[in-house]
Amino acid sequence: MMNSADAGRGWALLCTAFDAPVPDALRIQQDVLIVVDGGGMIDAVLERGDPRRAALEAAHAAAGTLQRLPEGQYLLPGMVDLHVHAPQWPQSGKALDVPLETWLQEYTFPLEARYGDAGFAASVYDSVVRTLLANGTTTAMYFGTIHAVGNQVLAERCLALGQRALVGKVAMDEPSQCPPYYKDASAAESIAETARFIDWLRQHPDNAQQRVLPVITPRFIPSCTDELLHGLGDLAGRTGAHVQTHCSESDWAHAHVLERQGRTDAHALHDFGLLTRRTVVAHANFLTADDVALMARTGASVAHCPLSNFYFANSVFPARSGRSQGLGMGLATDISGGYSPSMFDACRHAMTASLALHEGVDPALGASQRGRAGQGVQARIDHVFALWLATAAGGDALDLPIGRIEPGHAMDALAIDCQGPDSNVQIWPGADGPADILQKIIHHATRANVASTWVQGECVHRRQAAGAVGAVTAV
Ligand SMILES: O=c1[nH]c(=O)c2nc[nH]c2[nH]1
Repeated sequence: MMNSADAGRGWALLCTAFDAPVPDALRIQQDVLIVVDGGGMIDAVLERGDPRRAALEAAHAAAGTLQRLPEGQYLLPGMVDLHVHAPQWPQSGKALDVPLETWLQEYTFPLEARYGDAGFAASVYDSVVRTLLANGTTTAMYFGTIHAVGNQVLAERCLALGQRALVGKVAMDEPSQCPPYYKDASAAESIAETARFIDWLRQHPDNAQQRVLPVITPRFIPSCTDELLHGLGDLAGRTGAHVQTHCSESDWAHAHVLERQGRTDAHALHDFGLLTRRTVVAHANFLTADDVALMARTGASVAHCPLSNFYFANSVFPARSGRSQGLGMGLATDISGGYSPSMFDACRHAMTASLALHEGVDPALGASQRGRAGQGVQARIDHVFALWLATAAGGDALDLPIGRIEPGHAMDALAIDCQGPDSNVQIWPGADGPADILQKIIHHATRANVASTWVQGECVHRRQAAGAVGAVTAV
């Protein structure tokens, strides 16, 4: 329990904090003192009238460990990106004009095949981790590639740069779906390499805090043999490691699994032992009601990828109805099926997608046929639901104490500066109250607004001062 003697360790922050501990409920903690212990956990959030506050504030001030967010800056929980393909970062923003199966074979597999080269891996992974931190992503769940060396580089970049991460060695061995140049040699070899990677990362000398966790990562059922899926399910049972994969993403992928397995993705994953409390399946647009009930029972969660769903998933993930049926979920950029590294963009895409699902999109249809609203079903989500999805929900999906500004949670947070020179967020004194400010942040914030990013109480990113780079000069 905290007392003023703790001021010698840890630090404290004076600020106004926003979070959404549950969907549809914005919490505004105005002018609070956040006390962070020496292990980077939030020990207390003290309001002005709290009798413990004055002594702690004074003790931290005396120790030089008291910080205050400047005027115009607000604290948010760090963003939790539940689905990122780190090796696809070089193709982010291109090659999005073909369907999933063509995109995989023609663009993505040739790119991912290059990560046996440690130098190439280091250049890409350094860039993607720095970019996500600069955008306020404190936790990322990464797909790597099939290569031991590349996956080690990715995990070590996360450790060195301080990002909380989950990193998976991609497993894929099905000869009819994987090109010969990018495929595990065999199911046995893929399982053994996954096990080696789990041990290596858990025992890494720089990973005593377990800030970077290993993830069992069958790419998706079409690219894996049953032998591989069985073996990885056994490994999940033995190690308790997280699991990630793609599930019922597109018409093609969903139908392919139904035909090959005679059951849906979710049921097949469950039968292979791959649907656990620590499983995150990406997309999941085509879950049946029975799949949703199964996932809710197992505690597995969905990584909602609203932007890439527009390109590859032929539909919108129904987040609100999933939530009302007890389905765990969080939010994701899905780089590079989604082109933006910003979880603020992902929030906006999630809201827009939900509007499309709610209202429908085809004006040739009558209002009652156009969308879910016509059937009396609520599909719309707002900025508070989106903030919950991007933070607390992601923490719950990963079974980690992150995503909320409250005692017992890690101090994974970001400071949003609404007054920066390049800010699209405009606050009008007298017109915008705290709830308006949060709404404007979710609708407008970009990387330019992310002033500081902390993971486990440690500052891992500070925005560079805007300089005169690129100024036009006379010739
Ligand atoms: O959006 C996606 N990105 C991928 O890399 C992938 N692999 C299988 N299915 C996939 N879907």
